[in-house]
Amino acid sequence: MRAAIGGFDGMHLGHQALIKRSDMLVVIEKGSNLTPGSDRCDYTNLPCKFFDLNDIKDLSPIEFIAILKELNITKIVVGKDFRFGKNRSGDLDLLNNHFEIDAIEEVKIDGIGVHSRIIREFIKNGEITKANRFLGHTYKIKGKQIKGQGLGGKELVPTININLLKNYLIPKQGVYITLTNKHPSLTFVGTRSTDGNFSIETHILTKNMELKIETDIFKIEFLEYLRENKKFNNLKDLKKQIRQDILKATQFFNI
Ligand SMILES: Cc1cc2nc3c(=O)[nH]c(=O)nc-3n(C[C@H](O)[C@H](O)[C@H](O)COP(=O)(O)O)c2cc1C
Ligand SMILES: Nc1ncnc2c1ncn2[C@@H]1O[C@H](COP(=O)(O)OP(=O)(O)OP(=O)(O)O)[C@@H](O)[C@H]1O
Repeated sequence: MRAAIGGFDGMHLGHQALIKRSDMLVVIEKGSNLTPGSDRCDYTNLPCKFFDLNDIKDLSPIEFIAILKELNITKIVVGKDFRFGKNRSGDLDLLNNHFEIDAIEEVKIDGIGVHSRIIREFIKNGEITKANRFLGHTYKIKGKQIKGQGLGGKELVPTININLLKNYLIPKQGVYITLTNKHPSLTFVGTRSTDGNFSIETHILTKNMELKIETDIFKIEFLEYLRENKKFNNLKDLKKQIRQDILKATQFFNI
């Protein structure tokens, strides 16, 4: 059994290079927020064995190796920088005494190593297209619909207000071109001028609110950062701005 080992938060292009050469993933969960928990399984059909870092961080390298052997692992697929065990004291040479090793060269884009920590910085800065290039897929969050202020449908445009299912990294405040359950949409992320509360809300461009009955779980894929969150003193100006956003988004999708 060939096993790739690591955190795999994001399931980015570096991770994908390992996954292609493996039969299973050993996922060490250390507080992920790009593809938290089982979201990693959206990007692979390989079986995943999860370990919580807190449960294994005090194991010596030899104790960790014993656990891997119990999983019938014969070959380890990792990046060349891989270290493991208490205080990162185990390295590839030590692993090589027990398993075959497939050590992968660092995957880079534009000379920059692809790593979860770099992708998190892009997302926090609103650099969503860059994040998506490094991920090799779109950045996604999942949530359930919650009741909004009831203002959107009446005074502005109808929106689905989202309560996140997991501890996803929230992109920089602003307005994004998105897909919501694959439907072209615009998503607002930020503190609302109307009531000062933080919200994530989506306006579906092609369909109205029939989506509500299709499902109660919404998957929002971020495609492009459109603009910053702005403070509005009246609904008329906000509505005018939203109309411009919708125009840009319909051009983007060619709809
Ligand atoms: C495309 C779009 C852009 C938005 N831009 C802003 C904005 O720049 N500033 C802001 O305070 N609220 C913005 N909003 C959020 C509105 O304030 C929000 O939809 C309104 O308060 C209605 O909320 P409700 O759905 O809870 O009724 C935006 C909403 C959408 C759909
Ligand atoms: N760019 C990359 N190229 C090749 N291998 C990689 C790359 N990034 C990570 N790996 C390997 O993938 C496995 C999972 O690594 P890990 O989850 O620590 O990824 P990471 O993106 O480097 O995370 P972080 O940014 O949190 O350090 C490890 O074996 C690691 O060596």
